[in-house]
Amino acid sequence: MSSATVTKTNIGVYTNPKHDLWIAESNPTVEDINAGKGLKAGEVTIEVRSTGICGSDVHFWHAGCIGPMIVTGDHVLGHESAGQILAVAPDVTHLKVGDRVAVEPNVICNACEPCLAGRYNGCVNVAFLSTPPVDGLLRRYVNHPAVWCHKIGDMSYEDGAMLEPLSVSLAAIERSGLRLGDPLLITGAGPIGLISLLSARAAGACPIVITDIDEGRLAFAKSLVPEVRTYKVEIGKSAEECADGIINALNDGQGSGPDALRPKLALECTGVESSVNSAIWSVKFGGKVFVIGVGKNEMTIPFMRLSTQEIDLQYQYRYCNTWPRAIRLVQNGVIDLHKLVTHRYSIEDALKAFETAANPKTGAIKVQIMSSEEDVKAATAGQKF
Ligand SMILES: NC(=O)c1ccc[n+]([C@@H]2O[C@H](COP(=O)([O-])OP(=O)(O)OC[C@H]3O[C@@H](n4cnc5c(N)ncnc54)[C@H](O)[C@@H]3O)[C@@H](O)[C@H]2O)c1
Ligand SMILES: OC[C@H](O)C(O)[C@@H](O)CO
Repeated sequence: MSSATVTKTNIGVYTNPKHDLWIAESNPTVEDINAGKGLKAGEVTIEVRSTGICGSDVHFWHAGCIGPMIVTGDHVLGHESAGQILAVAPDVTHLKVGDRVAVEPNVICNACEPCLAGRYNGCVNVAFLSTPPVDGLLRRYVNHPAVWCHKIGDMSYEDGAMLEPLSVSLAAIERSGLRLGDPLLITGAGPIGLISLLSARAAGACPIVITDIDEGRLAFAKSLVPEVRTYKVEIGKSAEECADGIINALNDGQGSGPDALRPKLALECTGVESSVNSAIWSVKFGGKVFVIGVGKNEMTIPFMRLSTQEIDLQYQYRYCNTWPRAIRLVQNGVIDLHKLVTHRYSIEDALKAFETAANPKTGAIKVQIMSSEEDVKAATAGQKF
């Protein structure tokens, strides 16, 4: 086995069914890493250098569950990470100590029908890191199968961590069938909506309108992509009224009458029922509402609008085979994720990081937790780390 020596205690960020959030010692231990113990065939040890906080991490902390995924014990959060290889098992040949990698946070069975069909996000035996009971990546060190570590060359660890939410958008855009020149609606200007905005613009969608209930998030979208048109959703307005406003915004304030341009596609990035319905009322005959957002177990949707307008309703669950594409897009400057990171903390300050991510008043888009204060300083100063 080939390995580097580590000295810092392996700490991780935990939650539990009582909604506590704390930092404590985690696995693998420094002793095991340095002794080369516990690394299974095909695995590597990674020093996790940067991890983004996802809405689902905050949800596991605050609500203790996402649908059927329930926190039942002490549970390590985090699934958007990049880091450096510290040790490799003897049978690992494509990675070496020192390599910089982005972590794909799923371990699949390679034997079920979705795996064999190449759609491994449907793996019936998947272990998805940070989905209970599988511990996540918000730790200093983690053992992970080498096959799920993607080399990122000299990309920053921060960008490497952002490849996970980018993967969500890429998977969705690929299956949505978006084409050059398609008029597009994006509902929700959170990290997923904003990354979808960057991706859809790169894919040639135009014009694009994005919605949110939060003025600050719409302003952020405009700063990211100045040509995007925005629509602020007022709570209490009906889905049809919102659709009118969305179409008017898409048409640059020129109205929403029968001749107005309507979106061919909507990428739904909130999971909120009223927003799904606004998207359904907005798209043109034969259009599509592609839902990335996750929400309530059951929703009421305008069934006959979908039917009489031949509108397709489609969904995305995580991703498969997206990292190589995501790496190319970032390395070649097609998609710049850097501006989305608004706050950075070291792992010792993880509690502050989660409070910031959970509080809409902070204006946070993506909060990153880094392995050291030096990395926070370097990233904040715009230096490569
Ligand atoms: N399908 C998947 O595999 C997958 C993966 C990652 C995230 N998600 C889901 O995608 C969604 C977006 O993720 P995110 O990280 O950007 O979340 P987020 O909560 O940060 O962003 C959602 C945005 O939607 C806005 N919003 C709320 N209600 C709205 C409404 N009625 N109309 C317009 N905007 C509204 C919010 O103000 C917020 O800015 C979440 O539901 C998340 O769970 C799904
Ligand atoms: O990007 C992946 C998603 O955040 C996960 O599916 C999460 O929501 C539940 O595990």
